[in-house]
Amino acid sequence: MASKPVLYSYFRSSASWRVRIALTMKGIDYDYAPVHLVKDGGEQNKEEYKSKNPMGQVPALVIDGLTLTQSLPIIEYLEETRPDNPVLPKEPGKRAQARAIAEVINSGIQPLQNLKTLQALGDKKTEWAHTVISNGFEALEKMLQSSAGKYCVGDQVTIADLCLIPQCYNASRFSVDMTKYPTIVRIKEALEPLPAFVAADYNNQPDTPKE
Ligand SMILES: O=C(O)/C=C\C(=O)CC(=O)CC(=O)O
Repeated sequence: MASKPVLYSYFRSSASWRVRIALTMKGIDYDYAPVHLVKDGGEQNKEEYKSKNPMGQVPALVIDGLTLTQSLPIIEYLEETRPDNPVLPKEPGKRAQARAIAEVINSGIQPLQNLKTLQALGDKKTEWAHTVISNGFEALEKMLQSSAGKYCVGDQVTIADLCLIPQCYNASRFSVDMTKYPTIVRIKEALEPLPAFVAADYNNQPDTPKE
């Protein structure tokens, strides 16, 4: 019997969160291996973890005898090997729209406000995070005018939605005024109650602090 997949994750890491949603959507049972990003200078920077992901970032997913890294390629792998409950639209134009929204978040917003970047910015960190998220959301709000239905791309939950929800959490963490982005807010509210999104939420993880 194939062994159970293991997800190396941190409760409020956006990239881990995206993969958690995909795993649950696709009905994949997995073990959760917490990697604390802050404690003792970060477990992700220790050699033991870097043997799984040389970039020292979460997530890493051990599945099918492979150790996979980078959230979007992981999600694409799950899509290709477990096509049920697809997270990419069939139609190529919509597929490109979903990937574009995911990529705006994955490379255009999130890395500019992740832990490593903010640690390097010192006093400027809150203002910088606020600016990059606001600029990115302004662009996304426009992109969504031509792609959205109930969710980011039509009425199907896609890879774009998997990226949007953790980014909205970061927006609230940095007090971004969401009233300027009514389409993003509407989509966020439609996604939040879906079971895979509840299961993946930062509040519901084994390593979520019990505050
Ligand atoms: O303050 C902490 O708890 C440390 C790390 C994070 O939240 C995760 C990030 O770096 C942001 C993100 O993944 O979007």
